[in-house]
Amino acid sequence: MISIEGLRKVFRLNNDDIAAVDDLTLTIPDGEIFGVIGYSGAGKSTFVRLLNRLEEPSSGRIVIDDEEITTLNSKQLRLARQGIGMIFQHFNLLWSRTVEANIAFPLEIAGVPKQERQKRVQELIDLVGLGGREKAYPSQLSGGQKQRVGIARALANNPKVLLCDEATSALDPETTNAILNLLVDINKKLGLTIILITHEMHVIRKICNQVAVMEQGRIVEQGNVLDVFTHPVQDVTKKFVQQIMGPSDEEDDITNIIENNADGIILKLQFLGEATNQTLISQLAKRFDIDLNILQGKITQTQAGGYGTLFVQVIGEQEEFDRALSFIQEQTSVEVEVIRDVS
Ligand SMILES: Nc1ncnc2c1ncn2[C@@H]1O[C@H](COP(=O)(O)OP(=O)(O)OP(=O)(O)O)[C@@H](O)[C@H]1O
Repeated sequence: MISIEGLRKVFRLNNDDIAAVDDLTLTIPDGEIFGVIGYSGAGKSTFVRLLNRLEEPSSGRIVIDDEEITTLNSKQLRLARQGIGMIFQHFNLLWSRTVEANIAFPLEIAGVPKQERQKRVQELIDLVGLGGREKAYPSQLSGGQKQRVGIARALANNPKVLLCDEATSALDPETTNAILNLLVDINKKLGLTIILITHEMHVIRKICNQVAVMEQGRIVEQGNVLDVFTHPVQDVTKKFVQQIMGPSDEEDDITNIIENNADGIILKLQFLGEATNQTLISQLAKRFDIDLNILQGKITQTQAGGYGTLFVQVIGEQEEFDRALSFIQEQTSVEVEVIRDVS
């Protein structure tokens, strides 16, 4: 649905050319929540601003829903922008207008008649959970409420795509979660494609299906979130994964676990993100005559399910253990390794 080919943006600064976005090629399917992650200066903001031509590309081609954005004249572009909503880190609200007047603003520009406008504003207020705050001014709202106004305003003209430029970076963790949940809700309800740029991996983990990692204006790694989590290739990607999973000092961990737990078999279970595996521990306890003791681990949740590693101690008869092991190997997609056998 969104196709980007050879996109490039060069800024000229003090006689130097800076390629903020450098030969970027990407396809984003319809209805996706697509994350772009990178450190400061990687070119994320420039990239997302090129998509609606808030920034003019130096070269390359952008096609959104069969419309070639890069060749539109200014009048055509104004119309096309109604189909591309955008929200910002610092909300960019009109401070002298109330909540409802902020949300009505893009409808006024699009020439929507007053009665229809009022109806649409109320729908949007309900959608983003701002009922009762219609007459408030932005200065009277919390950060999360301001972003809800930003989202409602961005959705006013029923866009097909929502661009989010660090939309939760100015919010505290709890409010961030609420806004991310709202974005997932909107994506499901409206089938909207969401492109979200961030420097925070937990934002990607929580709501994205696909992720692209940007460095120096280029996409250096891309794939579905779980693949990138489980097999990060580039150093920059490994650092982002560590933001969530912590540093991997697995060899030390295993030595410690074995030394500190004298009895039983020790298993390493690796969960690869399938929701169906999440009850594995209780299933093992119910189906087999074994006791399980969780020693150490870290599981994190992604859109596809839980991902991470658990070390468990198993106490019981060898025969029961063998049956439990076969069950894990044959009936689940959890990867299992016996790191200490009883002998
Ligand atoms: N208007 C501009 N003029 C000159 N250089 C610019 C301009 N906008 C961005 N740049 C440069 O382009 C590069 C990419 O900047 P961009 O803001 O897109 O990165 P970013 O990944 O969004 O980082 P941040 O999260 O810090 O905004 C940087 O080196 C920046 O200095």
